[in-house]
Amino acid sequence: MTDPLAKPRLLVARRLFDDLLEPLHTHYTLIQHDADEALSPAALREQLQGCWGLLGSGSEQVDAELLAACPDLRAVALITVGYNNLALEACRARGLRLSHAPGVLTEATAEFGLALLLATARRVGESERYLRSGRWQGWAIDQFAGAPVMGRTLGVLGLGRIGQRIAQAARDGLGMKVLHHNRRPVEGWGSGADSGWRSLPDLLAQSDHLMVCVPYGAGTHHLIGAPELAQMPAHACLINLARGGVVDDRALAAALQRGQIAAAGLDVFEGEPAVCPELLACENAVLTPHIASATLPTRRAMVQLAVDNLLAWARGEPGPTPIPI
Ligand SMILES: NC(=O)C1=CN([C@@H]2O[C@H](COP(=O)(O)OP(=O)(O)OC[C@H]3O[C@@H](n4cnc5c(N)ncnc54)[C@H](OP(=O)(O)O)[C@@H]3O)[C@@H](O)[C@H]2O)C=CC1
Ligand SMILES: O=C(O)C(=O)[C@@H](O)[C@H](O)[C@H](O)CO
Repeated sequence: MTDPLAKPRLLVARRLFDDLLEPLHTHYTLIQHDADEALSPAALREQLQGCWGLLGSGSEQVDAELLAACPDLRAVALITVGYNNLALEACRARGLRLSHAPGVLTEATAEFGLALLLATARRVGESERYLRSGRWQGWAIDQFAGAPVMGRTLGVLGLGRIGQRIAQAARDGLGMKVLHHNRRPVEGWGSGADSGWRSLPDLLAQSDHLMVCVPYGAGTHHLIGAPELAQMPAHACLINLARGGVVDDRALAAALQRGQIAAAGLDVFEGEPAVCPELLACENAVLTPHIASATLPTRRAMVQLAVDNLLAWARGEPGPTPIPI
């Protein structure tokens, strides 16, 4: 028999910040996977037995199979804004409470997108590797000549919270013209009567640099593949800070190798933490390990928001940031 007074069990899927988790102990019995490695699907299934809730880091796949194996699961609070790891239909059918972490990581992620753009266009990684390897024998007129950024046109694919923050900083700080493509145009990002919205082919053709900020899902899988890369100018840089799978990494590596576009800056990869070997071989790619939101204040705010949702649920309230399903 289950004890009606027992606190609901909550699986914390990663090492997070213990001080921020402290208030949860009042309402939940915490099962902590206190490690930096993601739980394997089998381990997740096992650890979730008897659990009412999951405090997830974004790496845990919550799909119909997992839900069938974990009949007690009723709630998932994510520390991430992206929730492509959740099978929403199956979650809806189970009536799960779901939350994510929009907004608190917008600035950190946006500034990292700009850092990647500048580092990629101005060949920071490649030239630093050159210097550190002892190959620098002296200055040359066209040595590591990069692509200009200031005053050029930035195409934002996915002008949402993060895309808009990038667009604002690119426009006001770097003097860039900003174009965008969303399924629905966002007003106010162009000049005069021009809203700045472009069809995807026009965005690709008219942007000096492209910033990919769309969520991953069936509608955005390989949104940027070989045909799209072929429509970009040869001097363009492509930045993907959204999710692996939005860009076809193999097609991108091929485009980089034959100079079809100038360079790419990637924070996210298909099948990460594995990275397509062809991309690793591209000198003209700046590759970072999914760190766009990684400032300590931001990571703490992400965890705090997940905790706030869990505390609200314990009080029978809806919580500040439900996933809109
Ligand atoms: N690298 C990292 O560490 C991080 C990555 N991310 C990623 O960034 C993503 C965006 O976050 P955020 O800006 O907060 O999300 P938002 O929901 O605010 O923005 C997403 C935008 O994408 C647009 N969009 C969605 N589908 C399509 C489509 N098929 N074609 C064109 N545009 C589309 C939406 O507009 P509309 O619906 O009108 O089309 C919306 O404007 C997250 O989902 C996450 O995957 C976030 C944080 C950190
Ligand atoms: O919020 C998101 O969607 C993110 O991608 C990042 O902030 C996380 O750092 C990452 O998902 C950790 O797994």
